[in-house]
Amino acid sequence: MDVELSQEQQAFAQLAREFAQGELAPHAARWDQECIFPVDAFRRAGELGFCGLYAPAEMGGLGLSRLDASIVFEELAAVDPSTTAFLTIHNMAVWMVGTWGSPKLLEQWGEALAGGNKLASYCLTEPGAGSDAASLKTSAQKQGDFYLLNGAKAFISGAGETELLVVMARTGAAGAGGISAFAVPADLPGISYGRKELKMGWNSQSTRAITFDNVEVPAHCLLAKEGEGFKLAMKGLVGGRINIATCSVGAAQGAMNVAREYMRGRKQFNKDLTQFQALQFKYADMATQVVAARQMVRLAACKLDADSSDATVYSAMAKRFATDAGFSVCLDAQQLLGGYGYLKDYPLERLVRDTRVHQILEGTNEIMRVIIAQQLLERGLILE
Ligand SMILES: CC(C)(COP(=O)(O)OP(=O)(O)OC[C@H]1O[C@@H](n2cnc3c(N)ncnc32)[C@H](O)[C@@H]1OP(=O)(O)O)[C@@H](O)C(=O)NCCC(=O)NCCSC(=O)CCS(=O)O
Repeated sequence: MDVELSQEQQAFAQLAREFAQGELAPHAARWDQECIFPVDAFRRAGELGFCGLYAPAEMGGLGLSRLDASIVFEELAAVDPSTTAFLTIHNMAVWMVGTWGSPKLLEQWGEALAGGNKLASYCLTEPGAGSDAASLKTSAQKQGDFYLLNGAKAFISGAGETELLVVMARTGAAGAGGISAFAVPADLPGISYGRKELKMGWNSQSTRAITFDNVEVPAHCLLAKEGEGFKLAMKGLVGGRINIATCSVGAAQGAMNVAREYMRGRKQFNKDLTQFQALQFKYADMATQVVAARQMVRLAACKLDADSSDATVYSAMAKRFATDAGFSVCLDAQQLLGGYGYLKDYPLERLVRDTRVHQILEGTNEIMRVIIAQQLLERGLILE
């Protein structure tokens, strides 16, 4: 792994920084406050290729590496982790469609998804199947040239606003091997959406439950083959977890930037806050945490780019470490601003609220520990 970014990567970072300053920063607080899902911003992100960053070029994606994608997402998340996190979920779903979709499916959806003109949700979790994802009950029964989809999904980001749903459903026996994945048009008859969940953060993206009642899904919407859906879902999440970890790193860096400006301009006891050693030490620890998290995220991204057999465990480690570090750094930055950090005049309370969920979703950090421990202790994986 190169420690320095290449010129091309620096250019991507600069482009993303400009997009973040121009298109996200001026609106992020209002989108959060008014719970607005910024479809137009996603469309403009799509114009730059940000809706299909690592999607195959054949479907109109940029076909970049996970490391390159992480560099872009980090810049966006520094000002708006909630909107960026949805963008990462869309990218994950688009990559799954692009990698395992049938030619007919790609003809219908490929360019629109990669270009951001249509958005996608990832639908694995169910009311009764969260951490134990392989116990999911939503069923898809083959009937001629379509599958009859029945069941319910929960905690689906973008649901009710997105046009395509990547749905994991049971086509066979109990357990992981009986699950298949489908790309389901979100407006098919029989699909209904629950209320917009009321959340602590991530307010610029809607979260809803989805119910499927005898939905006729055309057979060409199956991704890969029957019975492979759980593995596809997990492969999607290996990258998704790196993305969520990236959003935490970006948010933490954004929080540190705000805190530094504040500390430079704020005097107490006739000194700038930057001159108090207790605060200097806190800031130094925050910076150390962010750099360590960023390096873990980039290492995991490189492992995935290299298709390394230990990518799953590095992704789990990066997600566990970076999302814990990111939340803690945002909290510390909020503390550095004293009472002002608690006000909505500054973005810190939003960054704290938005990064909290990163420790919970796309696999809780407890499940990340399960994955790490299984690989190291049961399967004897040696990390070098
Ligand atoms: C807890 C889990 C990690 C594991 O579950 P299981 O113990 O039930 O499954 P396994 O026996 O480990 O695996 C079954 C099967 O799948 C293969 N597998 C597992 N991981 C991978 C992988 N990374 N890549 C490829 N294949 C994989 C494994 O080899 C087995 O196959 P064989 O039998 O060997 O052939 C899992 O249930 C888990 O991750 N749980 C957490 C679920 C989760 O993250 N949910 C979040 C959903 S998204 C969300 O939060 C909403 C936000 S949003 O995106 O809108």
